[in-house]
Amino acid sequence: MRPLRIALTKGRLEKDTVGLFEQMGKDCEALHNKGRRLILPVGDGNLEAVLCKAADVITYVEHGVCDLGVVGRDTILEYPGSFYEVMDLGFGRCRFALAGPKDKDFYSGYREKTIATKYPNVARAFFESKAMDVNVIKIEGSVELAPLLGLSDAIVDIVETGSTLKENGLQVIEEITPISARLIVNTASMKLRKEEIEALLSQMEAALSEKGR
Ligand SMILES: Nc1ncnc2c1ncn2[C@@H]1O[C@H](COP(=O)(O)OP(=O)(O)OP(=O)(O)O)[C@@H](O)[C@H]1O
Ligand SMILES: O=P(O)(O)OC[C@H]1O[C@H](OP(=O)(O)OP(=O)(O)O)[C@H](O)[C@@H]1O
Repeated sequence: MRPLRIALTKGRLEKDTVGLFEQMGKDCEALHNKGRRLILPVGDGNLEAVLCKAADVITYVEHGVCDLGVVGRDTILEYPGSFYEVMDLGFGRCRFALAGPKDKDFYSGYREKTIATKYPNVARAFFESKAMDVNVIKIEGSVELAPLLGLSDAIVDIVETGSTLKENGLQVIEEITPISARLIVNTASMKLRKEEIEALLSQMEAALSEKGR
C-alpha cells in the first residue's frame, strides 16, 4: 500500500505545518531541502507530503488521490466539498472582513454596491445573509487595489494584522468570520485507512496540545 498522502498548502501555511510534523517527532529533512520537488517523504516512510495551491488541496483530497490535507478555513468556505474537516490546527489565524475606504460610509445610499474579492462565494453568502444585492467582481490578488482604483466600493478579503488595509487608506467595515488552518480527510480514506489516520490524528493532537495551541 502507498504511504498516507497529505496535501499541504504551499506558502504561508507550509512552515507551520512542517513545524507541526517536527513536533510530532517526524523527520522533515526532505521538506527542508525540497528544491523543486512536489512530493516529499515525511518521517519514516509512512507519510508523504504533496505541496500544492490551497484550492488544489481540496481537489486532491476530494478525489482521494491525497488522504488528508492542510488548508485554510477561507478555502473550505469558498470551495465547499465532500470531505471531513477533522481538526483546527490553530495556526494561519486571520479573518475574513468587509473593508473599504476610510472616509466613506459603505452602507449609505441605495445604489447597488460593487465588491471585489478573491472569494466570490464567501462574499455572495455574506451579502445574502444581509438580504443585500451586490455586484461581485473576482480579483486574483492584492484585492485592496480595487477600491483604490475605483473598481469597487469595498472588498471582502483576509485580514491578519490590518497593515495592508491601513497602509492603503482602507479599514474594516465589518468582521465576517475567523479563519485558521484545518485538517481535512477524504471520506473513503477515513474508512479504508482508519487505523493509520486515527494514529496520525492522535499524534497531531498531542503535538498541538504540547505546543499549547
Ligand atoms: N495575511 C495572512 N495571515 C494569515 N494567514 C493568511 C494570510 N493570508 C493568507 N493566509 C492563509 O494562508 C493560506 C495561504 O495563503 P498564501 O498567501 O500563502 O497563498 P494564496 O494567497 O492563497 O495563494 P498565492 O500563492 O496566489 O499567493 C490562505 O488560504 C489563508 O488560509
Ligand atoms: O492584514 P495583513 O497582515 O496586512 O494581511 C492581509 C493581506 O494578506 C493577504 O494577502 P497576500 O499577502 O497573501 O497577497 P495577495 O493579496 O496577493 O493574495 C490578504 O489578501 C491581505 O492582502
